[in-house]
Amino acid sequence: MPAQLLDGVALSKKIRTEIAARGAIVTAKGVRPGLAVIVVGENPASQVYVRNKVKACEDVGFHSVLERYPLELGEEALLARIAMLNADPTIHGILVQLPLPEHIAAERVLEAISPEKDVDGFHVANAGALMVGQPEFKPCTPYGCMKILESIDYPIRGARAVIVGASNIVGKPMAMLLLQAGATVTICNSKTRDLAHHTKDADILVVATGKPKMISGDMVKNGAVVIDVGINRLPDGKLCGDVDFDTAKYIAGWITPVPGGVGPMTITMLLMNTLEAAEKAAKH
Ligand SMILES: Nc1nc(=O)c2c([nH]1)NC[C@@H]1CN(c3ccc(C(=O)N[C@@H](CCC(=O)O)C(=O)O)cc3)C=[N+]21
Repeated sequence: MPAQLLDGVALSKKIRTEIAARGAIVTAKGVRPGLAVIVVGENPASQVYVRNKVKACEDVGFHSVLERYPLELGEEALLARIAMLNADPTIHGILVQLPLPEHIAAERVLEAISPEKDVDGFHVANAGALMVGQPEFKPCTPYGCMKILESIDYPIRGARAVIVGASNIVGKPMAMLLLQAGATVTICNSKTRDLAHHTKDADILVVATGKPKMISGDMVKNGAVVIDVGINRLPDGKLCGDVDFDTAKYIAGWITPVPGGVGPMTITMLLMNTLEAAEKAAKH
């Protein structure tokens, strides 16, 4: 029997309805949630994603500003712009789209965002807070993956979770969230020996490597939850994940599709973090 599909679009729709309702309440108190999205350069994928983020804001009634800068923008100019947004009371969340051009030090930029407005959860202060179990903002993609697990009431406590990919923005925070939920967590990376040995042991398998279809069905445990964070564009223009969906779907118990799985949930949790930033601002 093929796996049950974990529909990120349907789940997003449900959560975004709640976000819109809470957004209306805080707006009525005089604080309309506001997100600023900055993108530097012309990376076509980035342009699509940032437009999706702005559109998502409009759909839930949030204020948003999209700032597009040429590739040549200097680091100092970007830092100055962030300082302005940090001080802007109409903006509760600031997102600087990654990757940034090579002449800009991404770490410096991420650390310049006020941690209270760091709705990506990428600031070291937020990464550290997550590690000690007091997250201000959970990074949107891992947060969305946790919501997916919650949606099927999956018993995370005691489960074996394996994450393939150890990035600061997905793999590592995902490990922290699963660990806090009581899973036994293994993080694999590009040097891991006998990767399949690990992945086949996983009740929960999260894949975030950026390598198209690298996890095939024979690397998946029977009945596992497979969460595919990858979004790769193939030469024919189609999108695919880091999991080979067509073979994994016959082995997994649940699986996220690409597109329509984790991607929409990432944007939904960005809206959630922006909402919560505004709710906190309204209390001050
Ligand atoms: N500071 C920062 N924060 C990010 O959150 C961030 C970033 N930089 N840089 C790039 C990645 C990528 N990312 C995606 C979010 C949603 C979809 C998404 O909604 N994807 C749709 C398909 C979209 C399409 O058709 O291309 C889906 O999976 O169904 C994709 C990619 C956020 N990122």
